[in-house]
Amino acid sequence: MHLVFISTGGTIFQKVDPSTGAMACSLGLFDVLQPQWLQQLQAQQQQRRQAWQQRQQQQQQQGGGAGPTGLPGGQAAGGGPAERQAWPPGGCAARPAPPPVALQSWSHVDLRARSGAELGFETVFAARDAVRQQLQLHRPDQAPGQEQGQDEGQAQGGTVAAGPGSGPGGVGVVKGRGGVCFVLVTGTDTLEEFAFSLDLLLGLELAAAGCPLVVTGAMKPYDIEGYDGAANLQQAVQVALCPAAARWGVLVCLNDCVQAARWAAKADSQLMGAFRSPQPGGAVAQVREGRVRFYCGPPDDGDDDGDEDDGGLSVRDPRFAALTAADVAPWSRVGIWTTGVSGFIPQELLRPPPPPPLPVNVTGGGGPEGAGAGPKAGGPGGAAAEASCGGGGLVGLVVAAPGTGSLSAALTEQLAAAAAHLPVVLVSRCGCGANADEHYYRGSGSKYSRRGLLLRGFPHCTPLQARVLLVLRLAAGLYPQYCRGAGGGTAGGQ
Ligand SMILES: NC(=O)C[C@H](N)C(=O)O
Repeated sequence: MHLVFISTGGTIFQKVDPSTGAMACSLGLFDVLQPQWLQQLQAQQQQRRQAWQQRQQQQQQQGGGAGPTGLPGGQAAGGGPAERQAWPPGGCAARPAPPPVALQSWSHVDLRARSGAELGFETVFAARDAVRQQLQLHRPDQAPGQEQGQDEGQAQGGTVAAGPGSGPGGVGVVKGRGGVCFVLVTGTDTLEEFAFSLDLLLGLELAAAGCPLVVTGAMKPYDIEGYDGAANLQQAVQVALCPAAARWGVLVCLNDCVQAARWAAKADSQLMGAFRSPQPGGAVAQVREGRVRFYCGPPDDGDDDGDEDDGGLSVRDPRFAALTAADVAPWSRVGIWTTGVSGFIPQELLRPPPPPPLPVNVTGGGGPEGAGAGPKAGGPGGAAAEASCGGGGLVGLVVAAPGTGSLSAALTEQLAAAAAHLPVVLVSRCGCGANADEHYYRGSGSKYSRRGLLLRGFPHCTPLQARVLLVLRLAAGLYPQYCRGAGGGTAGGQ
């Protein structure tokens, strides 16, 4: 297995600059993660693989070969606690442990980009492109853990700079027969959006290839007591190498906990346990006793939250695959507005924006969810398109409203009028839970969707997630009624 580190800035690389008293990025990846630690891990994984192989041989000798469970005579899996990934050990979900993944080599792509509050979609796409490039180079035709008998290669490392939008060829090529996995290091302030965006753009590809991407960072800077950067990075590596991580797509790992990128949110601005997943009720895995323990697998369809009221739209939409940073740039001016007691929205926010160019995939006409599957018609918008929106208003608005997304009558009228020219998504401001509930609060969704507000396709999205999703869907042409020359001017009915 080849491991690729991709990094931006962030607190994980910061300590105070004594000459200015300000925080500065003064550390590199391999200051935080000692190469010796990687070498030790490599040796440890090799030993584990050998122990696993010995156990297999013993079991075959004792029981005359593996049964359907992979254990002698088909007995229920209960042994091999040293390598077990499932939890609880010997429990109903227990299966024969797959062989530990051999870490053969590693490399580093420095995106040379700022993160946190400075993170932009161009950096998200630079990371996406770096991952794609490595997937091409390593083209895994075997899932992690299935590369028995492979040669144990020598460790190789190296850092290569790859600026946002950099083309192919920027990364040291290290052949790894067992495929490739990824650790992305970034600032935590926007980590959830970075991880979620990458899961939308790459999740299907990564899950199909069995190549996980684990996003991490640090809550405390290097020179503060209890610095968590090294531990988080080490654990992210362990997760990336864990066979059970293979089909998840993008994961987030900090503070001993592994969350699915689909659900992870920074819920505390300071403390170590900042990242949580309230929606599915917690982490999908933890790192305990130095081992990664997954408590569940990815959803069967690899996508979404199992809600049938998604309007036919997937969160991981295959049409996002063709997007570029230039396609997305003109559509990134989507705002988030939270309403509450005496809620209001300034009318100036809702004025019609100067029309951006046709997005990719727009074929014209059709319903909000029906079009967009055709060939690329508009081409990349580029900087000129972005400039045309530069002095203008919003190209979309996410409204975070109380409860299941409840609006006053006045706000409903105001937003219904705006929805004729502006995509308005309605979500809950609670941070967890759906934007409508036809079981408890009958009519709570339809009373807004029939006025043109977008609820379907965003049922369990936080406001931040809805914003990312709307930007990508607009750029991919999934709402042609909001694109110039593509049936524009009609309300966004669902
Ligand atoms: N802990 C952190 O990483 C916070 C920092 N401000 C950032 O996101 O870059």
